Amino acid sequence: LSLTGLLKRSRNRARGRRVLEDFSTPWQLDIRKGSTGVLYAEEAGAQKPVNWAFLSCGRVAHDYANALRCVDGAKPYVVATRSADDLPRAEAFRDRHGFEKAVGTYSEALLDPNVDVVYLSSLHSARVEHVTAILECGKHCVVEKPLACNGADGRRLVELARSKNVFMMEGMWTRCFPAVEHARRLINDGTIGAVTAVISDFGFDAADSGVYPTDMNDPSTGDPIYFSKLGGSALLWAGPYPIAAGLLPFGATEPRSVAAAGVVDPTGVDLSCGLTLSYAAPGGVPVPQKAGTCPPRGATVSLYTAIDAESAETTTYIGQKGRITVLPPAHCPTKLRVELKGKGRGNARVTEFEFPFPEPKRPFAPVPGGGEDDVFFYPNSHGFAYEAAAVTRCLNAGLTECPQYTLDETLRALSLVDAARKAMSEPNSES
Ligand SMILES: NC(=O)C1=CN([C@@H]2O[C@H](COP(=O)(O)OP(=O)(O)OC[C@H]3O[C@@H](n4cnc5c(N)ncnc54)[C@H](OP(=O)(O)O)[C@@H]3O)[C@@H](O)[C@H]2O)C=CC1
Ligand SMILES: O=C1OC[C@@H](O)[C@H](O)[C@H]1O
Repeated sequence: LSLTGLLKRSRNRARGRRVLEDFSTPWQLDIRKGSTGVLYAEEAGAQKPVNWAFLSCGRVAHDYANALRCVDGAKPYVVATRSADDLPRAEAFRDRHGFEKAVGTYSEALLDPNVDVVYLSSLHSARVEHVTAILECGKHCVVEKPLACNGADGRRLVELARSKNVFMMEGMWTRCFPAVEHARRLINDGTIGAVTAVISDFGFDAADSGVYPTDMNDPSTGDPIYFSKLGGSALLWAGPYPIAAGLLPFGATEPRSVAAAGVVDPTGVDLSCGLTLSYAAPGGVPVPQKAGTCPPRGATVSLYTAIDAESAETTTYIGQKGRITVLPPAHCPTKLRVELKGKGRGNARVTEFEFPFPEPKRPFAPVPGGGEDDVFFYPNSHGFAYEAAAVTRCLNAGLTECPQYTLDETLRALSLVDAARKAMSEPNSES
């Protein structure tokens, strides 16, 4: 079913719900056209299997390994911990997820010639060290968000990846979800006209899964998320999502202005932050203007992130012809609402789209110590399958970046983190 077909159907319904299961049309399978689609290996043609190395075996690594069970050609090959003392933890992870090997140092995994791609999910503060080691060994990699803790480190890592000509992607899995690809498609084909605003929020309460420190000077007394030395903060943990959502219609284009304000904890990390960007040109596709209407002169982007409270978590793209709302949880969504403006105010035709997760080829493994149905640490981690499928296709196509989230976008996102921090440290400045 073509996109036009889908839209026709949706337009025929004043308010309805469509379940999109068929993602086998060619444009959706060609990663070079900016879409991953889901996991129909048959239609994608023969894909060379990919041997994955996992550096670290913490919470998100467990979720990612589970999601690989949905991806054709994804082979869990080797899992490594930072320290040989922790080898038993890697061995337990190997057994739980069916990896071929477990090793007690990252370098052992990186020197293994059978490794095709590395999934790095160690702590933020070790990014430069770990990503540099991966790239120096000439390995392709998916680096969990954020790629780095600041723009300068990010630029150095991107330059190194480009000089080594290897694939590198910041793990902005959101961009690979079919709901988000569908939103992008609708923006790019002009369905909602010129995009004049984006509103996106993602806040969670870090105390739900970690402990607030009893001694602010001693990181061993609390969760790393609360310590800047360990790469904690709202901007680095939750912030990458609303920022990436805001960038979607504009790519890596430099905003005309960036303003930010937030709340900083005595430990030094920001607990919440609001960012407002303006762009000199609108996103998406401008539509012919009727006489007497305001031309699209630019766009305003409002973003909120937090680790001290949970927010609703939606992303809305506002265009001159309508709106697209990525429904909660917007960083790993399965639902999308499209509202096409009618005559006058408040007369939108509303359609909701739903994108069910693919089935795993073998049952998911429970989280350590969890019951049979307790299979993920984080919400909707099933959706890592979309990112892993995108990576498989990129590697098969010989790409060194994922079109869904380019390294230039990653760097733009990090430059916004830098700008927000600067603004928060100078609360009366206008920048
Ligand atoms: N895309 C997504 O949805 C998600 C992404 N993330 C990202 O994944 C990464 C890891 O998150 P998560 O798995 O929750 O984190 P964990 O707390 O589970 O830790 C991950 C790994 O980091 C290392 N580590 C943990 N504590 C310390 C410490 N105090 N000092 C040094 N190293 C330490 C360990 O590596 P080892 O095993 O080698 O000992 C550990 O396994 C982060 O970058 C986070 O932003 C997190 C959640 C979801
Ligand atoms: O990336 C993430 O980091 C923090 C988690 O709570 C969140 O669910 C996740 O996707």
